[in-house]
Amino acid sequence: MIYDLELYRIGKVYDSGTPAVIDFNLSVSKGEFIAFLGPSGCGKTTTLRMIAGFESISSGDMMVKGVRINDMRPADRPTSMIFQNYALFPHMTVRRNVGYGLEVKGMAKAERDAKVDRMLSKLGLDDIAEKKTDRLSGGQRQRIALARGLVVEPDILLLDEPLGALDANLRKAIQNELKLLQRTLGITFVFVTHAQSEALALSDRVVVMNQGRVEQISPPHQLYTRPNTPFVARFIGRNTIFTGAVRGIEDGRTIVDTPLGTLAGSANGDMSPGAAVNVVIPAEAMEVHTLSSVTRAAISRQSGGNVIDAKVSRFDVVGHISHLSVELPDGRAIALEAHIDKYPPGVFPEGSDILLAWNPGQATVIPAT
Ligand SMILES: Nc1ncnc2c1ncn2[C@@H]1O[C@H](COP(=O)(O)OP(=O)(O)OP(=O)(O)O)[C@@H](O)[C@H]1O
Repeated sequence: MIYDLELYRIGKVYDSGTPAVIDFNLSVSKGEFIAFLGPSGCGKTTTLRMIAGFESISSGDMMVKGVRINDMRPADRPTSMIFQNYALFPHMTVRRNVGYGLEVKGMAKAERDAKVDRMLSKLGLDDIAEKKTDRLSGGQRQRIALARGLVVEPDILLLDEPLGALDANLRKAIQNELKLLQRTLGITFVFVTHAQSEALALSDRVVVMNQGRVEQISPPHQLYTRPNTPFVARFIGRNTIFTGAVRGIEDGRTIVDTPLGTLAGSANGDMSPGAAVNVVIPAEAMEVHTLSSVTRAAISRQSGGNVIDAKVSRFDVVGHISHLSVELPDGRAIALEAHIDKYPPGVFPEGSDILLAWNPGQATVIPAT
């Protein structure tokens, strides 16, 4: 199978000696929407710039449609990049900005105009085609940058935090537009962001990075439900993590001894007895029981032994949502929320003792390091 984009053991060491990207492997199919997600400084932009050709590659191989591009000039690569600040030319009209890439390539005016017109109309920019870009709003400038990136008909569009400069409402609207556009055009998008919600909402797969390394590459839902590493478990969603040691496997579940009791979950990877592990439980998987409602033994049977004592430290209702702050026996606090029908006011008074339980299929056991 020929991928649109392949990164084989890509590494980047800057002149300062900083290893910014380490052993990055990724294969992207045509039409996929990939997001690079991670905290500031983890190497997202460096990787994107290496794909675009604006940054040299220190080690590894990079291929587009099976052709090695390591040493290819940016202009010769079948990629287009959209920068966070859009990098538009303020003194040029919208039309000229959009057509700039084609002009540089030396395309004849008639052909160029036809392509630019089509792109202006596709992105709803016809009405402002003759305006200078410095007079326009953030959303309009974003769309012009997008038009300029797409008009050259790249195989891969690279986007560096393209929505970062927009306010929250506009950001949401343009997110939807971007997703629709990507689906319609069928172009591969590689998108850099440090906004978790954006990566999870837009992409087919998310590459989570940490300190230059890839932690996990998965579809968004799987990052929530099956984190591979402690970093991902802490970074994505709202998980509670219990550390412990593997006791063994029973009925296909991995049994883990922890300071708060013996817990069961689905293993992610091979788990030998005694191995140091984390049991990761998403907040959505937690069920809250009053002590009086059912006996502990019954709850424990239902939840494969996954039950721990806890105390309600706060209960608030905002709109239709109940927010429950719970204190664990080890002193940690966890926040849970659900519709008021599920946690009705008065059932979990502050200071009351409760039981937390969860289905072992929803807990993931991962190596502790
Ligand atoms: N031109 C450079 N010279 C030396 N070091 C650099 C250079 N550019 C980036 N770095 C370093 O490389 C590492 C990765 O930086 P990079 O900009 O790729 O991260 P990022 O994940 O995109 O961060 P952000 O979200 O803040 O843009 C950081 O430690 C950064 O300080």
